[in-house]
Amino acid sequence: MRIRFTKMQGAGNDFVVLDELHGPLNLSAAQYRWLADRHFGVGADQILSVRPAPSADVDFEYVIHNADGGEVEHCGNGARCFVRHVRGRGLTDKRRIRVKVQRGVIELTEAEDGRVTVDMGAPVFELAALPFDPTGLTPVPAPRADGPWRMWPLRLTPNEALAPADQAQAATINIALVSMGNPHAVALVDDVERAPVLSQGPLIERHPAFARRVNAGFMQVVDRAHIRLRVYERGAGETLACGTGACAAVVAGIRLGLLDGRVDVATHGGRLTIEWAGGATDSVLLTGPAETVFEGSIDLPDDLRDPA
Ligand SMILES: N[C@@H](CCC[C@H](N)C(=O)O)C(=O)O
Repeated sequence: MRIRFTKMQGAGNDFVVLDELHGPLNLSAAQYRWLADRHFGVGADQILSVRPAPSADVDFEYVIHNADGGEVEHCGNGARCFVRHVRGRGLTDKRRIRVKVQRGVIELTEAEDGRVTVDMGAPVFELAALPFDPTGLTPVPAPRADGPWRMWPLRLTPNEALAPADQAQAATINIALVSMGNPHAVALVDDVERAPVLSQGPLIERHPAFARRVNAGFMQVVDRAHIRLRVYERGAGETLACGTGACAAVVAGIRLGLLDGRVDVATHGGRLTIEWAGGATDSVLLTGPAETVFEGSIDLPDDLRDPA
């Protein structure tokens, strides 16, 4: 089967965007994995499938798959790319677009300068929402934080698959937990460039306390309006930026008393701006760039199989 695609990126988090407005492609997990593969396919952190509105109160639906083929609830950088895609292709002339994703309905606005703001919905703190099983753990105060919120001391079990040098990184790490519709664990670090993202990220992602795995963020607080962030994404590994990860990190920083309500997030792929007023029903606003890289078409191999 030959399919057309658009390759996009938002702060370096990259996407293959598929147009399913005229009919479903019905791709399997193996086919999503192949499209995301940087050696044999197109290459992407996530695949976005744009679909017609399922109800009159929204303009479109889009579905998100991680590079490992799993479907996910939400994607902040993907949401901005989605807007640029539907507007760039003339699929809508609205600047404010309502779209259904697995997490619910989100609203997106494109500014004159091309940056897109996404109303990501309110963060959720119930452990069951991630889900996270706290059995046997006692929450601890965050270092240098004056807020009442607590972090969870997660014991990382060395993974025999890791090199001995990386296993030494495995220890107890304090994490804040936030669901942005998808699950995030956020650790505070002194220097994000020296943070053990590649060694501890996979251990956090697959820790047994997270039944559906988790995205692992490593946040360096620079001052009350600036952080540096790296995220080891569930189902994709470390990406150049993670939109929901930026939202979760800033929300965690605000609740811990370390950050104010508007924060610039420096990632390896660019700058994102996050705003949150701090109330239980207040939406998190995510602003950042979104660009088309190229368009193309590709033959999906016939012999791709999902594991039995
Ligand atoms: N890159 C995304 C998040 C994509 C989903 C995530 N890996 C998950 O599994 O929850 C973003 O920009 O938010």
